[in-house]
Amino acid sequence: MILSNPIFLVIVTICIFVAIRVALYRTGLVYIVKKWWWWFEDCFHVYQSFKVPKFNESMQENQLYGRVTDYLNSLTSIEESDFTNLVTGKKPNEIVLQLDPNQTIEDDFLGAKVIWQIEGSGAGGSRNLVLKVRKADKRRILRPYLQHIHVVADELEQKKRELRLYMNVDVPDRAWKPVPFTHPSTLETISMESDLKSKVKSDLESFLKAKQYYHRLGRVWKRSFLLYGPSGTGKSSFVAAMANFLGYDVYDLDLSRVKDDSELMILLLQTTTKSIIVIEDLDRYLAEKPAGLSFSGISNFMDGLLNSCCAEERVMVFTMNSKDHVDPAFLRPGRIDVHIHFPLCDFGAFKNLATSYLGLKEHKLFPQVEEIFLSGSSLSPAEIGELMIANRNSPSRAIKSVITALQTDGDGRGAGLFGRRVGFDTGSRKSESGEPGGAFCGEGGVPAVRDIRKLYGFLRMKSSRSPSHSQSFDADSAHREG
Ligand SMILES: Nc1ncnc2c1ncn2[C@@H]1O[C@H](COP(=O)(O)OP(=O)(O)OP(=O)(O)O)[C@@H](O)[C@H]1O
Ligand SMILES: [Mg+2]
Repeated sequence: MILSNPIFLVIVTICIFVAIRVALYRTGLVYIVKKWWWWFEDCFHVYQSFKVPKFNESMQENQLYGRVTDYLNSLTSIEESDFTNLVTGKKPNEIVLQLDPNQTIEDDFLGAKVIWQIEGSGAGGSRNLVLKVRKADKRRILRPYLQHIHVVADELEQKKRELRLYMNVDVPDRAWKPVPFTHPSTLETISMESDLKSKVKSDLESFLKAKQYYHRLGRVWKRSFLLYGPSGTGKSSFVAAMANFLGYDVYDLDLSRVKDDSELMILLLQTTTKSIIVIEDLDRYLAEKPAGLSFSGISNFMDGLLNSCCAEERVMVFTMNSKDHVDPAFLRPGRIDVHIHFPLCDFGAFKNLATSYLGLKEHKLFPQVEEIFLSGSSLSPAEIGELMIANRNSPSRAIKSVITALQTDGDGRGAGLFGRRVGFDTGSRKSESGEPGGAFCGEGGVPAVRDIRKLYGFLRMKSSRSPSHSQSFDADSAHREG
């Protein structure tokens, strides 16, 4: 008899189970069942409650209340509460979820479930947040949990803070002048190879969490980057993107305005933690052999040598058009931790820009563009971006203008990784000697671009394995080591 067949019974049971599961999720009844289960389970647990009042005895706002509120608002579980208010946040377009009294939010921490309850009379009146922790978990999780809330609240505050841009001015007090920092650049808007971008992103993320690690090594908790590449390749935009990613202020230091070494150190002393200190076009400054600052003054500044008071929790960024003519002592590991190369565009970067500026993934003219890039021509992302913006209403016209520019101005500049622009101009295509700015590759001619690509691919693989102190997210370092 089929009913007594065990296989048939197993199949029927599985079908019934799947049908109930689909019905529960489709109708949302699963949340009621979960609630009942937790209620039943809670009957066998003893809870300890901790109240976080909004005001303390002298009716001053309890700081912890605000931090816990920010933390709870960042939890996804707040959206699962039965009844949540939507109110405007500090910014007009910000929507904050706010619970009514007696509503609860669940949170998980180190495998334990904790419950937050809103207690009190509601809007305007005194409200309390009550944390309920199972007695069995309290000793293990309470303090780490409260610490975790502070860390998350700090990060949320950092992200919300209005960033500032500081520039060093000559007079009257030769110090930093702040202005609001509103540069829109983000790591997403920068056209950069995806694996390079993710390497930099994870480097910044691990830096943010590395305070104990640096102090255990006896090192100042700072990280320094060298961004180098031809004009218009995104170095300054990348600095802005780093600041927006980290939520750090930017100190844009113009060395030509600094009188001497002591003033340079005073400027460093006046910077605050959680900031990026950037020196643009350092190669150009050093090439001009300025009178005011000495080699040791600049190198001590780069090391943040004074002591941890003024270099702690800071990122230093130096930009150059080329590092070829710079004394290697300025670039040694420990002084510059990460070298990032910003090359002229290749076809991949061109497609990224076409997607961002023109919304194009594919186009019938792309094969012709690729052919021209492979023949050795190239332009900077700035130049290509400008052509696309100027013709953004007609993608075909935009691509044709890029093709024309590649065929005229870009000729030979695409020697890319080993090609150097003659002179360090700022976007004009004339070298310092007035000759058309072409690329040259030191001795011998420019090898065929496809040979460079093969060599580049090999070098990149090598450089990702070479254990160098200062990380180089580029091929040149392997080229030197090669
Ligand atoms: N890789 C890139 N991705 C997206 N936009 C870019 C990129 N490179 C340059 N741009 C655009 O080109 C313009 C100039 O870029 P940016 O000022 O960052 O270049 P730069 O490398 O600092 O140039 P310079 O060496 O002359 O200072 C910016 O508007 C920027 O948006
Ligand atoms: Mg720049």
